[in-house]
Amino acid sequence: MITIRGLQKRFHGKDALRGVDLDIPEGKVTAFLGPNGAGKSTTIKCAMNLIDRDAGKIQILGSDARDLGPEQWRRIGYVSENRRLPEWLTVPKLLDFIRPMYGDFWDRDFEKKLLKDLEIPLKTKLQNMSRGQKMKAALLAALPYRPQLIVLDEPFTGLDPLVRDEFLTGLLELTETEGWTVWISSHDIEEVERFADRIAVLENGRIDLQEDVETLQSRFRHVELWFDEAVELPANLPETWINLQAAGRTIRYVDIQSNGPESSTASVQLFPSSVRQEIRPMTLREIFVALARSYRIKTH
Ligand SMILES: Nc1ncnc2c1ncn2[C@@H]1O[C@H](COP(=O)(O)OP(=O)(O)OP(=O)(O)O)[C@@H](O)[C@H]1O
Repeated sequence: MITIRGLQKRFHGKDALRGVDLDIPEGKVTAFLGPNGAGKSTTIKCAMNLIDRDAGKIQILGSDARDLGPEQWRRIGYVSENRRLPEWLTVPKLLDFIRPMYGDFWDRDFEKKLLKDLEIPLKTKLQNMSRGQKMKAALLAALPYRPQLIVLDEPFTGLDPLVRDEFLTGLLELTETEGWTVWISSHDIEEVERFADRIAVLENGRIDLQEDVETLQSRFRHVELWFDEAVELPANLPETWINLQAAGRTIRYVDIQSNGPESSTASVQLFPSSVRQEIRPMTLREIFVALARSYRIKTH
């Protein structure tokens, strides 16, 4: 649905994006993760043609991002804090304002359902709403025309966990029933881990990892080995073992390329004196902590 290759963007001579290669496949929820300032918003803005790129290619819904026109915008629902809404309007007035732009594509019944489900106040002007309510209003303005592609740029910033959960559950249900493609950016894995099918991590203007959650979780294993006495670490440990820690009579590491029983054979061969082994799958959050730790070790 979106293909980005070699995307580069500079601001005042400083690189923000250094050759981003990213795929947002159809029918999946792709979480776009990365620390503050990694370049997530810049990537999204280039894809939405809100800013121009310096180099690279972006194909979105079959067109170059630079050629996005009304035909494509009708199929895209973009929600971002950067997108200004007319603050002096109430939600029903906002919908009256937007609806005609979409003509027959706007589904009034769906709009009514969303209004009810999202529980947004109807008489309050946008300028007097909380951040959570405003984000919900922005979502409401972007969904009734049933876009095929939903792009959410940090939709949870500043939302309290309760509102975030409500918002997420609503979106999740809709995504499942409508079969939407969702591209959602966040700097926090915790916000998106429950519903992402796919993860892409941006770090310092480059993609570090992009993979389906299922394959990611199937290749990462936390390994712990126990010994009767303190043990020395052998040289030439496999490169796919990260965050190796030896503490007294235990050794722990994360195998990032686990291939089931074969990886346990590898650890037995390297540590023949281990008396007990535990190899367990990891949650997405654990995988991220392990990766973040290994980047820190590599870069400093
Ligand atoms: N309009 C701009 N002018 C100058 N620099 C900019 C501009 N927009 C972004 N940048 C810089 O580009 C880099 C990437 O910013 P971007 O907003 O894309 O990051 P992000 O990953 O979305 O961060 P966050 O999670 O904080 O929103 C940052 O160093 C930022 O300061």
